[in-house]
Amino acid sequence: MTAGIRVGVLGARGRMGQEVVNAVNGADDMDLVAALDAGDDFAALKQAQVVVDFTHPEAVMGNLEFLTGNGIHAVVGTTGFSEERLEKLRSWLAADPSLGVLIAPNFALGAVLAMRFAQQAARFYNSAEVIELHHNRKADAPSGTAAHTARLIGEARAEAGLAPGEDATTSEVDGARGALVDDVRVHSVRLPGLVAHEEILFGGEGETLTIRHDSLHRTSFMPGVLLGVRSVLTRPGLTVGLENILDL
Ligand SMILES: NC(=O)C1=CN([C@@H]2O[C@H](COP(=O)(O)OP(=O)(O)OC[C@H]3O[C@@H](n4cnc5c(N)ncnc54)[C@H](OP(=O)(O)O)[C@@H]3O)[C@@H](O)[C@H]2O)C=CC1
Ligand SMILES: O=C(O)C1=N[C@H](C(=O)O)C[C@H](O)C1
Repeated sequence: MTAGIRVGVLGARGRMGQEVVNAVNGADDMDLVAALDAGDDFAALKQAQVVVDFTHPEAVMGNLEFLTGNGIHAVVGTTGFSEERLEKLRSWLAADPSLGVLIAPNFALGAVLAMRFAQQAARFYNSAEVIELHHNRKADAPSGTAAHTARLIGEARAEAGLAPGEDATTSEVDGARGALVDDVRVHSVRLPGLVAHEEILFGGEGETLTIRHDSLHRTSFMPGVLLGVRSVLTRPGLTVGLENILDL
């Protein structure tokens, strides 16, 4: 029998971390070698070939500094990545050209497809808004997925030479029109009972287009996470977005 991929999990006691531990334990080609959370000794991670990080935007860069500094590949679901953070990560990776890090704003297949569909639709509509809906234990707003979606729409609009659509609002209660991300309005809803949901709305002459994705359970993220673990070993450098691995 061949040995499985040695996998560590950071954030193992969290909502996502617990699912990842179960998924890795259920995968025939993986061996869980460390399941750690805040305050644990990271020494056990050194046995891992790949570490999966679902922790906190404030913790993830410290974790990645440790992992890249110790020659450990990483699959990262934690949110909070600015261009500045990605640049820093690229500089750490440059020191070891064999090492791979995959960061995915969303590991659910449907969410990745929804983002791609939105990117395709964006050049046909000046007006687009994003509504993301999540459970009320979520630390960050807007969601990483919504921010990434807005960025993709902004880029597609710019490539097509489109300006953001008209908006006659002149009087506004602070926040009523959402946050502006890359010139796209993003609205965040937080309610118990929700998991992770996103609607991308486009408006044109006499019509609207709505693209919606719902993660109804955190198991929805697991096929993408396991695919990431299998892929990152042979993808040196930084990969941002599961769409690159799914070849969309
Ligand atoms: N990309 C994707 O597909 C998805 C991404 N996410 C993202 O994943 C992240 C985690 O989400 P979720 O699981 O709901 O959050 P949770 O708060 O449930 O879990 C995070 C866990 O990480 C722990 N933690 C914090 N800092 C560290 C550290 N330095 N090292 C190890 N563990 C640490 C926390 O401990 P403590 O509570 O003690 O601080 C907690 O147990 C968020 O950024 C979320 O947006 C979530 C779902 C899908
Ligand atoms: O915190 C969550 O739950 C989620 N976080 C990610 C995000 O911010 O986009 C992915 C998914 O939406 C669930």
